[in-house]
Amino acid sequence: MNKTDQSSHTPMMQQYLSLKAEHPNTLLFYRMGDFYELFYEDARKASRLLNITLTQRGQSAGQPIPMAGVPFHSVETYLARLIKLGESVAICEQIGDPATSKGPVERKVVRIITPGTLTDSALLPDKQEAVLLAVSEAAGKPGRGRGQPRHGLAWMSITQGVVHLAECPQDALPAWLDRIGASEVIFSGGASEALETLLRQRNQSGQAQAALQTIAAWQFDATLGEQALCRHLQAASLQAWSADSLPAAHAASAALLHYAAHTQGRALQHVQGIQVEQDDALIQLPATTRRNLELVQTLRGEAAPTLFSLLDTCVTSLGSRKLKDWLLNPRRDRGEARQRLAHIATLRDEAAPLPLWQHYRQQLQGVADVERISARISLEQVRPRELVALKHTLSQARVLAAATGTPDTIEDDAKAGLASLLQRLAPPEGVIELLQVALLEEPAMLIRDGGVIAPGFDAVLDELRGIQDNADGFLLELEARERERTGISNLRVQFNKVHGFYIEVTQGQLDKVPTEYKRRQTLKNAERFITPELKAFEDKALSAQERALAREKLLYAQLLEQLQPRVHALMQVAAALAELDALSTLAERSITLGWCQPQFVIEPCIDIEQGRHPVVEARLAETVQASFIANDTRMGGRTRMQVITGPNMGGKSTYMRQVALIVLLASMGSYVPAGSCRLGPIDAIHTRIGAADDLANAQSTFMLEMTEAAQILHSATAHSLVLMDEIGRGTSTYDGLALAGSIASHLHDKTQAFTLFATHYFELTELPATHPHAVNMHVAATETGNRIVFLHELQPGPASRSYGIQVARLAGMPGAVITQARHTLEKLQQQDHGNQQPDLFAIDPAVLHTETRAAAAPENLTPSAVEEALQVLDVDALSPREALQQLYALKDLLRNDGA
Ligand SMILES: Nc1ncnc2c1ncn2[C@@H]1O[C@H](COP(=O)(O)OP(=O)(O)OP(=O)(O)O)[C@@H](O)[C@H]1O
Repeated sequence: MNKTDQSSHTPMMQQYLSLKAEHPNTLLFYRMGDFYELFYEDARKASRLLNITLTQRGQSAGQPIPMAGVPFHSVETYLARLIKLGESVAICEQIGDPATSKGPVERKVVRIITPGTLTDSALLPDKQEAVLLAVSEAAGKPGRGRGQPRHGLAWMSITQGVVHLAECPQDALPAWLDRIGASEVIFSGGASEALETLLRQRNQSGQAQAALQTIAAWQFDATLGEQALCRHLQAASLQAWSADSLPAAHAASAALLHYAAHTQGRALQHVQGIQVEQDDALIQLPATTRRNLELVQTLRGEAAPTLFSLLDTCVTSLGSRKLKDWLLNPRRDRGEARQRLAHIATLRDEAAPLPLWQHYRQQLQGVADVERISARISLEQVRPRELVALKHTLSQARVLAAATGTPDTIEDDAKAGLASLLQRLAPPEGVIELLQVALLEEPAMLIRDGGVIAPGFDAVLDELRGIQDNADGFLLELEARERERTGISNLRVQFNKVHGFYIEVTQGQLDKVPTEYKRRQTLKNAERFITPELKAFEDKALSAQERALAREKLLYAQLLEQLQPRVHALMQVAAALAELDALSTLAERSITLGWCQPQFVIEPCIDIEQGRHPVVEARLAETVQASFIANDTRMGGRTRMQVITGPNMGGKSTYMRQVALIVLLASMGSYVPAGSCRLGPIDAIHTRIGAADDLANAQSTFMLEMTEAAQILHSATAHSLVLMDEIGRGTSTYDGLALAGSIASHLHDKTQAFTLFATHYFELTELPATHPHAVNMHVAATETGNRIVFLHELQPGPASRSYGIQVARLAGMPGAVITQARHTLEKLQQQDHGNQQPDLFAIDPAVLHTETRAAAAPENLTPSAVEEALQVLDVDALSPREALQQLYALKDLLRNDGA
């Protein structure tokens, strides 16, 4: 196809090509009658991706035009498939009137559907957000981030209306991308190769699944971005949001808002909030941790069984999304988590006739997705039935809000807190009433067909509808009159869509037809006629119908206009509904699953009594009706590291994960699967577990293992929880052992993170002898005869022996192999006898000198509990009363430390 010479194309193809030129990276769905057609390259691509037939449509510019199409009534199925594949689609509709058009009917792209800007209920899963992220680049500032480029980030879910902003140096970008989990990333066409490569590689390696879009560099304009944000917030500056000195993030916002508005075909009026995200505000949960802990997806990529699938018994999709957000974005500051725990405690209260959590869950049944409906009101995409659902939900919310006392009349702090949440459910004034009078109780699916506006709402509409309603009476009366006048007893007055109104007379009666009857149509046994009177009526009725439909569309548009100023308040109601559902769900889970309230303390510790792995426990109960063996975890004070040994299948991985899950659940403000739990400050959960070959990246298992371990050693701190499962097994025994030993030493001496270190290298059980903050633990097993019995009990001390051969036997290994392995083992053990074990942790005297000096330096001394507590104390965030309490707590700590 010669794209430059359009004049040789047919007028319709000229129109198509000029529309297509505006949407080069997007599949253009070009409406023709009952189909959306794709042409040329788009047709070939769609035919491949959707498995639809590729045909040809005549010729243009002397060449056949490849074409593929989908019927308009089932377009959503096709769109869903394309979006899932990361494609974007521009929907081009006929907007002109075919009857009056010269040449092709006027067409326009009304909407662009992209993976990150979904708003349509048919395309957007109920429990997931589609997040759009814009990434900008700026030259690095000297000193900060060692002069490396800085990135500005701006992201949002269009159905939420809050723009999140952040800036970070280049090396922190992958962690941010993990955290944001965008469905679509936009970046400048002039972006550095490093940025583009990073984004593409993350997709190729399966770390991310984000559609990538490049857009013109000029759209990343910091001044435009700042102005756009100010406009949305109706503020003169962004200072109040601490967002005024983030030029790179402003540049990203400019692109984000422009792109989002471009896809929706209108400005986003409902975006009325911004939030600056800080690197250190959240507990770091790297992608590996999310994956290894199976938070929202199993290692096989399924949605269940995961921690989220266990937690999510929410009644509404609003609640489910909120719960997922809490789970994946736990804050370091415990303020919110404390408040949620207090709410859960109140909701667990036995109240008559039902416990509160149960009462609210009942009340929330059938609640509509107020958040998404509000966004769609703002985007003028909302459907009539969604508005009726909104009306019912707001009525439910109003009842809930009215049923509580005012917070200041309630003496109990926790109850007052819940009451203020419930008060946020009060719907904006007048909305329910407006929807009540404006809409039919069961309106048509689409405004396009009419049948949406209630009678009595608009006098003009009522009158136009009256004409249609009276038609039946008029026609019956006319029929009777004409029968009488003509003497044709079977004369009938009827209507069909093609011929309009007519009088039908059968063959045998034709001689009685009066002269003013004009023939309209001849059938086999009858003739159809029209009379001047009937024609006049037809004109009136048909025009009334058309005018009524136009009037309904106008009224609907006006209704949406009237609702616009309420969208922000509706979003607040949505947020309160979501919170109430998520909290009631957490209360329900805590009771059903027997969880306890965790306690936050300022001294660094992870102190868990009778902890359980919630997902394994649930699965055991379901499948084998066996009970889970609870285990304690005591870390803090002098103990920072557990070296965990024991047989395969003994429960090491389960135990380590359970500690991480309990820490995470507590941090999000949930009760936890334990008898009791005390938790000090936590800044990250790092995991290095298992090893899946990264074939796509041609990284060996071992390389991947070391890369992940290196990342942990670089980023973990004394307040991080680190899980290391069998590090070093991807290489030869001695290499692996040596590396595992030095990694453990580093974590112990330098990082001082809370570390759970499971290993098969028995030699590592020597570590605690030379490393005072490490202890040996093992999962117990016993042998009866030649059979091994797993006790799943964590006990102090190293495992007495390994049980590899017994486990292999359990796995069904042939008897001969087992016997030979036993012989070999005996021989090896005899050979080894008398040989000194290599002392893994003996220190080279040359190294010793520098190590000792380093150890004497003050920064390498293990800080006392009081020092550590002081270090994490955010003085500015304390009220005077809290400050006093902290002071007492510190004094207590000092007393205990000295004791
Ligand atoms: N505390 C427990 N109570 C009951 N069953 C448990 C417990 N811990 C583990 N199990 C059961 O044992 C199985 C194996 O546990 P896990 O994978 O943790 O063992 P492992 O020691 O890490 O083994 P490997 O070294 O082979 O990875 C689990 O799938 C679970 O069914």
